[in-house]
Amino acid sequence: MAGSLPRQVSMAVRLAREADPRAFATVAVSEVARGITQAVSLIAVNSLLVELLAHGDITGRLRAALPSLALVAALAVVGSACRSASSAATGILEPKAQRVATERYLGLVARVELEAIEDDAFHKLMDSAQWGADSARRMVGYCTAVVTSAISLIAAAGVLTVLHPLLLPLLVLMALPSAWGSLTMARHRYISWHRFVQHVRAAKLISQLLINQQAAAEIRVHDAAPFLLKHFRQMAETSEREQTRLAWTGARTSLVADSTRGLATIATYGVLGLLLWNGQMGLAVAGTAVLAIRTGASSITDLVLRVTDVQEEALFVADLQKLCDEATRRAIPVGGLDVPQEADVRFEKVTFTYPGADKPSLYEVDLVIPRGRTVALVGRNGSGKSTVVRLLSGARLPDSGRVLWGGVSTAEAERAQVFDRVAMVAQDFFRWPFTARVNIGIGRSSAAMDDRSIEAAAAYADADEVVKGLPRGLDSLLARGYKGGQEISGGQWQKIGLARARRRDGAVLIVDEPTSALDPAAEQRVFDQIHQLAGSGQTTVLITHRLHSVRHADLIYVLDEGRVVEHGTFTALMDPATGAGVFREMYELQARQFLNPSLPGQAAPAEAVGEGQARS
Ligand SMILES: Nc1ncnc2c1ncn2[C@@H]1O[C@H](COP(=O)(O)OP(=O)(O)OP(=O)(O)O)[C@@H](O)[C@H]1O
Repeated sequence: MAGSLPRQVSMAVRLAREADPRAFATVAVSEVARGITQAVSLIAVNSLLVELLAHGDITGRLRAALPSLALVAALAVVGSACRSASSAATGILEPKAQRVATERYLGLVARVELEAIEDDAFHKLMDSAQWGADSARRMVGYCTAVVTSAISLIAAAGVLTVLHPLLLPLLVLMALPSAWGSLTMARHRYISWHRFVQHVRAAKLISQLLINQQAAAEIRVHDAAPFLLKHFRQMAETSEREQTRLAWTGARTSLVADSTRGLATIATYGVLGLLLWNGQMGLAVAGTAVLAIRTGASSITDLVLRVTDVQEEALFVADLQKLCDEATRRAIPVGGLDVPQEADVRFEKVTFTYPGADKPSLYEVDLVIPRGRTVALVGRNGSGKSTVVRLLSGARLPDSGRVLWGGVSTAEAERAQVFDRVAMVAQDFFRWPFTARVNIGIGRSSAAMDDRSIEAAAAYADADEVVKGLPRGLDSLLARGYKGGQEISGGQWQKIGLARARRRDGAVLIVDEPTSALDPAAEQRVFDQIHQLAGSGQTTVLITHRLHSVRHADLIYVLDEGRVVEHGTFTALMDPATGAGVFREMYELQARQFLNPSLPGQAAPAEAVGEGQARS
């Protein structure tokens, strides 16, 4: 732990220098200057005492002491000017260092592979690292304090060594118990924090659920609050127990440290008294020694406390460093082969298993998405449709087999280029708590979010009607719970999601269940638009359970348990002579539900009306 301290300190120093080189230089120069003034001050006090305690008349002694007195006063002024400059610069430096640290880890985390984001260990690291950015901020202040105390201690130690060689080891003896106590507690606090961080995280999650807007209605109607509160208490109590244990350890440690330090202090002053008594030390020297011991002891206490603080913060900065290293290791690689702008996309024997899953979600899948065509993916829940598009878009890489964009495998391609070619409305597309403009514009955030382009995308997806109904149009905030925030319905969100995909304007448009929340008229319009786009040469991958709407697709792939069980045109799949029957059966089942909407045991509407009329 102590071995890595210099590395963490140098990380904090680098952060501070990067955040504001001028403020950093001001802190460094003023702290060194302050230390030097303290050392010179002690020497000046010594000569002041020698002059004052010398033989002769008081006026003569005072006159002789005047230059030393003036020097002590001047040094005090310089010292406090240095302290002011240093604290102002530290105040400027600290928040900037925190910002730089936060930006660094957020930037790295935003580029890691998806599987890292789903990994528990990586999540725990992210939790700790958030504290690390705060710690980096505090470490700047503590490092400054360490430099101050160290310089002041060196000054006091130097003076003590000159006065009598025995005084320095005694000073060190006084410092050892507090140093031991503080370092021990820092280690305990860190270990303890790591023990209960998961429980703190879980308690925080539950408390957020209890006040969550989306969950509010269900919490009340289903009376879920007592259940959630019970779990909150369990999590919170675990961390309480750990903190109680820590408090007892702290009490024991400080009792041992304080008693040992008390004994060492008695010994130090005893030795000083002995030296005076034996005549081995003059009164002026003893006076300076007392001053130097007091300065030295308080510098040691400060130093130990600050080193402990640095050490404690360094542990969290180490977590931040670990996260940055891990995020760099798990980052989506930059560089690779160029991906053609427009191309067929081909899956060759693609097998893929999610991390931690016991069986693959895709088994040796072969499929082709021809350029400019519409391909529909259909199949039961969990058959692997969304997984296909995650691999197609480069969000995931196959375990074996290849996903080829015009002959370039996604594993070897420049992934940023693969992402650039894709516009996607995923099933669970994100509802950004921003304005309607940003919710559409974020599809291609590098381009200007001007009215004309955003309105065009909105009109394409029928979202213009949604926007018109909002009090501030495109600039309405779509986040209830904030001032002026609006809530829109699931179907209206879906239109915003489609507008976002339109705005992205990728070579391949992926629409995963685009109409699940739409009313029949809106649904029809979306499918008409997808159909029109296909006519205009847009490559489209459509995932839907509404089998009637895939009639116009150029190619339909039917998935079951991660395998392609059938593919072909609608006509071929529906023809008993050419289709395997899987699609036809699903289609006919759905069609029957529409043609014959009566429930088992219930008469068909026509019969019921007929019977009613017959009776009357
Ligand atoms: N992130 C994940 N981690 C682990 N397993 C996953 C993950 N996402 C999906 N799966 C599993 O992979 C399989 C295929 O899921 P996928 O989402 O691709 O199915 P789908 O055909 O799109 O289903 P649906 O029609 O319900 O949307 C399922 O067994 C699912 O549980």
